[in-house]
Amino acid sequence: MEVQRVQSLSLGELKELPIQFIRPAHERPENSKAVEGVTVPVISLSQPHHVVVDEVSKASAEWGFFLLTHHGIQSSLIQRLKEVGHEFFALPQEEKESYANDPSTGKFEGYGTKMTKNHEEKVEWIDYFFHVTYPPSKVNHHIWPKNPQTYREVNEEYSNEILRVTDKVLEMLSEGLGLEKKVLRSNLGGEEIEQEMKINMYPPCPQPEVALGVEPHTDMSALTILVPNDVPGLQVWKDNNWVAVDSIPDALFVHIGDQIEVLSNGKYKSVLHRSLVNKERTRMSWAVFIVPPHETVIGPRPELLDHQNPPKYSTKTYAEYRHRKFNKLPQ
Ligand SMILES: O=C(O)CCC(=O)C(=O)O
Ligand SMILES: [Fe+2]
Repeated sequence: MEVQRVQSLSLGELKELPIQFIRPAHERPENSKAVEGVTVPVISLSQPHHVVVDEVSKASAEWGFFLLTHHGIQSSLIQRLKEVGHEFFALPQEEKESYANDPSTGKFEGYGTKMTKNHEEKVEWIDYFFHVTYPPSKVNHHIWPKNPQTYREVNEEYSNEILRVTDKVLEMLSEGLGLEKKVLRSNLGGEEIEQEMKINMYPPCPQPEVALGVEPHTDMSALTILVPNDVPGLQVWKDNNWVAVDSIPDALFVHIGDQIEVLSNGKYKSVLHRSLVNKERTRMSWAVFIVPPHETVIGPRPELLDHQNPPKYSTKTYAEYRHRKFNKLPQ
């Protein structure tokens, strides 16, 4: 099926935005500006352990979001990750199309662009590339970009580093709940915990003030760990305001996702977020979704429940959660 890519639309030097990208008035960035003078938490992993545990659990409870620095991932690796992503999106359109996905038939991995199902539905100003990167038994290397040739080795190296950081963050989050440090990781599948890479590509948009790159949502993952290029655009929802996230070089953007909110029985918040687009420049971001295997049963941890603290969420498999989220059904 022929898909109109946002990147191709953008290259066509549009003067006006096609109707399906124009958001209703209340959703437009021009009518819902970010609050001034508020900044997101920044947490350095180089601090003493108990300080990091306190800061991570406070930020996760109050914001569901923080920037992580001194995480040990080499700057040069983050740079290479971005380069191979840029190089893929700079390939000829025909070559990119050979990786086209088709979510309508369950083929989620590959090169994608969201499409409208009807005239009222709005779409986001974004193309993306999506694939599973971990564990090795779930990886389909034939879907990964073959060009540039270093794509695979760079992404495998990055995935190993993300696994290490994930482990640390999950330990801090477990301790912040008063649980043994391995509890959250083992609830999320232990050795079988999964990673999905989504490269988000937001081309220049002729009317960024009325469009969105990604509409407001919470991630259904346990955690999302993201690095952006140098074009700002991510905003997180806090105390009834949008807060713009200013990047710090090589900091990891850590989002608490729905599965951690459920496991923590609501102590940690899955952050509502959106991303804006830019008139002149292409924004890109590399989001790694940390998710449990589909058959994993997720519900509030029993240690956190008693008479005063009844479960706030139902218990179900991640597959069921995903199905309901995709189809906008109540959880
Ligand atoms: O590009 C961003 O900063 C946000 C992307 C995002 O929210 C997502 O991929 O789930
Ligand atoms: Fe997201």
